[in-house]
Amino acid sequence: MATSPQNTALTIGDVVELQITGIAHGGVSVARHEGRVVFVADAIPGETVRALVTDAKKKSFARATTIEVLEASEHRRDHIWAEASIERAPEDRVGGAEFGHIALAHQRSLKGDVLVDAMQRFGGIEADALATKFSGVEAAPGDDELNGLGYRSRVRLHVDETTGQVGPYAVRSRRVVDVENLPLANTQVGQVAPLGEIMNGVDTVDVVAPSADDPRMLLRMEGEKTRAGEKDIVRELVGDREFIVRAGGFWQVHREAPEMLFNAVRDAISTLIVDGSFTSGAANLDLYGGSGLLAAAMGEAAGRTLKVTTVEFDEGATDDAAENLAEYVGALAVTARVDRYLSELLAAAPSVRERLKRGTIVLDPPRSGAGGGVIAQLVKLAPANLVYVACDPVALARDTKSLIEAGYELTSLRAFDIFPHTHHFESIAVFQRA
Ligand SMILES: C[S@@+](CC[C@H](N)C(=O)[O-])C[C@H]1O[C@@H](n2cnc3c(N)ncnc32)[C@H](O)[C@@H]1O
Repeated sequence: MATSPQNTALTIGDVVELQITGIAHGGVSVARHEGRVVFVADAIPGETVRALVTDAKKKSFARATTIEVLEASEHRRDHIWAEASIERAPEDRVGGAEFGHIALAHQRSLKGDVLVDAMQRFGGIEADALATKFSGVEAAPGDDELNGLGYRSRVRLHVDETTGQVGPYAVRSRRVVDVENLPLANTQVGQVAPLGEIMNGVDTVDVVAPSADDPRMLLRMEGEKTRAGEKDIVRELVGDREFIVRAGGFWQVHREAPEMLFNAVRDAISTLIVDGSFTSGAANLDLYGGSGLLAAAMGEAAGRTLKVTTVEFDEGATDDAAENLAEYVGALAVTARVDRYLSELLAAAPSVRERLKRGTIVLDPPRSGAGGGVIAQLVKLAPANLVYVACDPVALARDTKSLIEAGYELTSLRAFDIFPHTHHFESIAVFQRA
């Protein structure tokens, strides 16, 4: 098959000079080479760089990695992690800190640009409407003082199959790299992490430092199917509230993140209460509820009479949610897949459907978002309000479009920088039935 001239213009291994014009989703910047989009790692919008082409298979775009900065952005800083810096060969750079060469405040500004762009392009929201609802990505308390370092209470390390050496993966690869330290990890994690040790037969090493319990190392052996630490119950403090969670289960990694998200959901519910659009005794739901953090935030705003059901497919997390929500007599924790649970609700008696229509649904899906199927079910259930907590801005934006087309209005949008030095951040969008 003949290849177009564009297709032949770049080949893996080429080194090209690129002007970086913007930021894209996924922690890469955008440039153009003879009309073709190039996603460039380790660059900053406004820079001119020399970059090594690492992927040129697709007609519409190529990928490249910065190897030299010709004109640096004023926001460029020495990388917070020497093993991730452009001083190293691209294949030897460690992953997990892809914004570590950018000034912290500018990282937040770029994350805000990504959210606004996604909400406009995939969510169909006009720039003017967005400007009135969204005022930028908010920093976690203490991060500016600490330059966004030392925040992680959980870190996953990997073990090289042949050498047994422990470390993080290289960027976009499954190759273990040797590192001297983990600058994003908190002190306890740093003390326990077995960096550079040889651990033959082990597959992954999770280092977990709960806020109200001893740090620990969870080993998953090669070929083992069960998750390490799924029965190990640890205590976490959120403000003055104690939660129990599985050491190997889901919990936000930034020391401030559980409290920030708890407060943001509590405040969103308080606003709905002031508006008169939240009903405490309706069929309220906390979907993808984990150990019940966000249902408890609903309870903090609505009080002891709150009725809420958390839905989560991890049985251990559901057990913990039941315990964490014990003060709410109207709280129920259900182990189920969200789509299956919603199918049952759609088949429920009219009185139950009516209570759901008056209800508020908090949802906090994994990175892929709720997705078309679950959103279609939610639209059929037609709750009064949805509080959508999202770790992927594009997935949020796609689901936003479906909700708006179904008659919901986006009434508030906030975002939180709970993953400094990476491209990740968390958003909370509130939708109300028009
Ligand atoms: C992003 S976490 C949120 C947990 C909780 N809201 C919190 O803040 O701690 C997503 C949760 O959804 C669960 N989950 C993922 N897919 C699911 C599904 N299809 N049905 C039910 N639970 C699911 C995961 O086990 C995880 O606990």
